[in-house]
Amino acid sequence: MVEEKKAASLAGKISIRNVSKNFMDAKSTEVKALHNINLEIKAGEFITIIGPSGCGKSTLLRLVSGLDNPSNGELCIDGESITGPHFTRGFAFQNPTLFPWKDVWHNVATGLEARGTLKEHKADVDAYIELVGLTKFKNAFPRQLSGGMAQRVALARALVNHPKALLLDEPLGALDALTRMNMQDEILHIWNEQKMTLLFVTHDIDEAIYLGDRVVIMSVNPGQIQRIIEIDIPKPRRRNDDVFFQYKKLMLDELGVALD
Ligand SMILES: Nc1ncnc2c1ncn2[C@@H]1O[C@H](COP(=O)(O)OP(=O)(O)OP(=O)(O)O)[C@@H](O)[C@H]1O
Repeated sequence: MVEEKKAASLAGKISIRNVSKNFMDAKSTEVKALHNINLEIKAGEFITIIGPSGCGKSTLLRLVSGLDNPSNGELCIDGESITGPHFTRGFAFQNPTLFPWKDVWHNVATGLEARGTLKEHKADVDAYIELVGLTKFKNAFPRQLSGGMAQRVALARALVNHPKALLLDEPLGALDALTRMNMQDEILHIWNEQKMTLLFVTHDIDEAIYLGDRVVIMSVNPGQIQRIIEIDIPKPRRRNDDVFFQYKKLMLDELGVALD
């Protein structure tokens, strides 16, 4: 278990205003990956994002991370415009880019090393590697890891910096069901302890309801926000509560999935 920390990071308030993002596809046709997105995220809020493939979920996270810029509109954290990546916005994306020449331990330690604070945080590196279940692999290189393991390295690498905002793009997608549920609880635990703002993309309706204070449902062509549902169930939640099922039905309706 990761050593308990008293709100090492102050959560960030994120503002997404009139944001659009266009891409050119292979035939030079414009793709409206995101169209006029407006979202105010409170400091310390846990937002889950769900929607069909191609509705712009990853694009939205990349814009918040600062790895990419919007075509229109503005993204801010605590009132400051997001113009590039910063370690206070940690992310773990679907296809994590790990340094191939570094082992797991040194990949996780990258941010601390870059800021010259590794010496006093070595134990944190070990703790987060343990948290994501990779202690036995801490000396392994990225080429020796499965996709799911690489995702977990990326998660540990983001967490070790105690970010103000944590951006997770289907971080648990490659895990088996039991490990996934345990990791959901660990993520809730970390969120509770560190009080960061969390944006979490998932394809799993149960996961979206179990974790999110609000669930943002997106639609495709163009990618936009279809509906935002506040999940009014105190945490920790029970996956088999009636009220949980009611939210699930609401979301299935919204996503156009018929129940028999
Ligand atoms: N770098 C890029 N160049 C061109 N098109 C892109 C680029 N990145 C994303 N797109 C397009 O933008 C749209 C949104 O993509 P994005 O990956 O954000 O969707 P998503 O909701 O995360 O999908 P998935 O659930 O399948 O991961 C898609 O049509 C995609 O093809």
